[in-house]
Amino acid sequence: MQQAMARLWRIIEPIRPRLYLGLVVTIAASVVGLMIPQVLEVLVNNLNASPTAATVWIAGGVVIALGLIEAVLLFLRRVFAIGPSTNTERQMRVRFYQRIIDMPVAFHNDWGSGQLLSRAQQDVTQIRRWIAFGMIMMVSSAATVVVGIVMMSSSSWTLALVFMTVIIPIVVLTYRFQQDFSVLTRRSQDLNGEISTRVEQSVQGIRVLKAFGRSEHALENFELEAGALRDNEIRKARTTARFDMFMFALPEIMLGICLLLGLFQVNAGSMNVGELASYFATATLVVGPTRMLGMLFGQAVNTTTALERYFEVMDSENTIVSPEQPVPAEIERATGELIMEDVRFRFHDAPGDQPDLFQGVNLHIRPGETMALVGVTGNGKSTLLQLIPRLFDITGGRITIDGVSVHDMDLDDLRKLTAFAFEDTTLFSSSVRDNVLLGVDTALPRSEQDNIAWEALETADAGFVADLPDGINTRIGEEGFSLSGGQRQRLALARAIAARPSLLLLDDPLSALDTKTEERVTAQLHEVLNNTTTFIIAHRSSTVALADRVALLDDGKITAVGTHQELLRTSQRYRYIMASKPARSAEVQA
Ligand SMILES: Nc1ncnc2c1ncn2[C@@H]1O[C@H](COP(=O)(O)OP(=O)(O)OP(=O)(O)O)[C@@H](O)[C@H]1O
Repeated sequence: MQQAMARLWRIIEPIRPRLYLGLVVTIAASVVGLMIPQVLEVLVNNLNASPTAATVWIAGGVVIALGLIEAVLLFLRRVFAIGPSTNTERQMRVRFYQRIIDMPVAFHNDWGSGQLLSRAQQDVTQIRRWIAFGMIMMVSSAATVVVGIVMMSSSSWTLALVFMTVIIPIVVLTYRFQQDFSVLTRRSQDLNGEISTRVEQSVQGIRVLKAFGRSEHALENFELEAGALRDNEIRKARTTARFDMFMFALPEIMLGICLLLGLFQVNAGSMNVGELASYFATATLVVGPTRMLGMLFGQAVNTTTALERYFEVMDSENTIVSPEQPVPAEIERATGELIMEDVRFRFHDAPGDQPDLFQGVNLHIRPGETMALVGVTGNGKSTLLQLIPRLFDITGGRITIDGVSVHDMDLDDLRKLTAFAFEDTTLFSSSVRDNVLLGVDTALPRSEQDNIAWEALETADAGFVADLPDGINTRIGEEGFSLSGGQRQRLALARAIAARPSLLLLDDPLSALDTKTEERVTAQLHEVLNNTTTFIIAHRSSTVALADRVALLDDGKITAVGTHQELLRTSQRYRYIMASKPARSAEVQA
């Protein structure tokens, strides 16, 4: 708990002066509030001695003035605390977002999106509430209790001492409460994350759920998780209720005991009525902050859990970063020549007894050449392509583009040199234009950007864009659901082409196209591929036809490289793999 709070303390260093001001005005408001009973004491004693209307008017006026000052001071507390705390909230959220988009793909494979969502939203909001309210109120409540007890002791130190004894059971209870509540809070926050993940996955996969009639099943699973959260929330509420009960009862019981003792003291003449009235008015004011301290302790526990969850993500190690002194890239003159030397790779979560996915891949793609990659399903073709822009890092060997190791390049440069069209197309809920121009320099004049977009769309045979309601500016639905699979794939292909990379990486880019469309795209692509070094995963011989040479990936190695004809002639394995691919009308002739 201390460590997380200490880190928060360092984060809020720039806004501390404003928070101190907030604290000062809050304590001032409490002190002003505590002065009201003192006025009451003077009033009661004066009325007892010589009752006059003037005394009543003056005392009433002073109480109203003190009340107004207290209200203004509380208003100022918000003014001082809200601005800086919301700034910190924004800053923490932005850093969190930056962190998760910087983290490698492997990190996102390990973390459920709902866990990240709930940390970016609920946890950061909880932290802001603590900075703006909890932290200040905790210090000011403690100060009010201390000042109140000092004031009570001026009326009767014995009664003040009796009242103080209530603090001992409160400290013990608070400690035990914190132990139980922190476990329950962590569970609730984690369950919230799991529920967010489930909602997100169900919305994304809604068509699959419906098509397979699994909505009921999904609902049952969701009910289980929602039920677990509910049970945990009830346990939390019960723990809080027990704690609150004692926090309310203990001070009240103590006040009752003090009242009896006070009356005895007045009766014995060791205390006057004014002092007793002032003591009780102060004690009543102190009871509120005493209870508040208990509630704030609960908030402190929630905040610590939120901070731990936040830092868990922020502290995750990012292994895929730019080198400290990158080799300057000549992006304009790059040819995209790719060399893989003895490349080895295994996923970090692969079982220990499983061999490496790549056990020494060697491959040379010449400048301007189009190389197809062929292999049986699931043998690592997509992964091999993803090693080039360092979406995953190789565990051995070397990959170079134009003679420079991808590990020696700045990541931004590396990703400008390459462009990727993934097998499962992801489109953002934004305009077609924005989606296609994702890899294009935003500093270019708009007309030039438009030309690039239209050219790429034409190459990818995505002329359908012109017929959309707003043409290229049509906003596509979330994840591009309103487009067909083939249309989405063509937009993703256009996006890779528009980036005009030196090395184009295409993961089976024509798989969702019908035969006629595929023929048209293939014809157009030939032009682009003639001038760009391209590495293309091919599941069908129509895609292989685009390539100058073909590489065969088998058992973690490239076992054969040659033209389609050569491999058909020389490799039995290649003949077997090509024979098992689905036949299409655009097949190349053997
Ligand atoms: N993030 C991951 N963690 C662990 N294993 C993974 C991960 N991603 C993929 N794999 C495994 O690595 C192997 C290669 O996957 P990959 O997607 O590269 O194959 P592929 O040849 O492209 O498949 P396909 O031909 O079906 O598209 C598969 O066995 C897959 O289960």
